[in-house]
Amino acid sequence: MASQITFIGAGNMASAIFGGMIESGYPREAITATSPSDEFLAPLRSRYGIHTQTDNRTAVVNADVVVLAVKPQIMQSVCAELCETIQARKPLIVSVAAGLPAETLERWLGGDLAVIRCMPNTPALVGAGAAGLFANPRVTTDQRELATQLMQAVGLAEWVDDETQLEAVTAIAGSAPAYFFLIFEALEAAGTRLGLPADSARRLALQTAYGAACMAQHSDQSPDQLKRNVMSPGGTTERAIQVLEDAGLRQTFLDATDACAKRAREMADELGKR
Ligand SMILES: NC(=O)C1=CN([C@@H]2O[C@H](COP(=O)(O)OP(=O)(O)OC[C@H]3O[C@@H](n4cnc5c(N)ncnc54)[C@H](O)[C@@H]3O)[C@@H](O)[C@H]2O)C=CC1
Ligand SMILES: O=C(O)[C@@H]1CCC=N1
Repeated sequence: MASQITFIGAGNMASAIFGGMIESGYPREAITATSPSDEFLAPLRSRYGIHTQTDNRTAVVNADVVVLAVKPQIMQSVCAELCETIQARKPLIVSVAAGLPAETLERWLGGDLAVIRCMPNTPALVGAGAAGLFANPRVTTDQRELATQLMQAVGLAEWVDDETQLEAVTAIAGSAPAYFFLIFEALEAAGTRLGLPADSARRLALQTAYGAACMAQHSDQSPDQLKRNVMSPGGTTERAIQVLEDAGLRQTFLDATDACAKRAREMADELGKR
């Protein structure tokens, strides 16, 4: 029988994961999601056919896995609310919250719990997620396997041995879809500025991004070689790449990902000391 999974918080990240799980065949009747407002939950019930609950405690009573998917800033009060019920059953805890250390979550929930910290991303919704996972020492091999299966149902799952490596995962996977969406916006605007209708520019830019990602994934050649294959000497691409290099695009990505990882550490410091 499928494990009963309860998502505490049913926002962007939770719905991307359970939406992707259902899409890949996970039984919807084994999934429960919570939110304080039933107005918010009603469309999720009709769209996904999952169970919903406005009461977090009731929602975890029979759960084998509890996925904590609320904002990091309210996690402590949510844990305080759940602590007693969680301690009565001791389900596997999976947190997707940015920054929050496993040890802090375990402490907020009363201790002696198997906790997996997961840093997923929203393309999970279309089965193309990329997630990093870290297990505390209480997580059993079976629980690790279960978490791997759940996350692989919605994309790539990579385990890390050192919890601080999740900061890097946040920088290049958790937050990174937004970087690409920014690039799509910029390419659409560029196409429009150069004379294409906006809808056509968007289709061309998105298909090109999709094609480049598919090609890089299936090719034996490095991204650098694939890039060179597009750059005819003295041609158009060479000019464009030169402008991007001269503008310091590589360094900008290093700075942006440093800022992202730094913010994850700050959040751990701010929230973990409570
Ligand atoms: N959005 C993203 O791309 C990613 C988000 N995350 C993490 O996922 C977590 C959730 O983020 P999002 O889904 O983006 O936020 P969101 O705001 O879309 O979802 C949070 C949900 O929590 C619900 N909520 C608020 N108070 C609650 C309570 N007391 N009990 C139960 N539910 C409550 C809200 O109704 C909302 O639906 C955060 O901790 C974030 O760090 C991690 C990776 C990627
Ligand atoms: O921006 C955030 O804090 C969350 C975590 C990773 C993606 N979104």
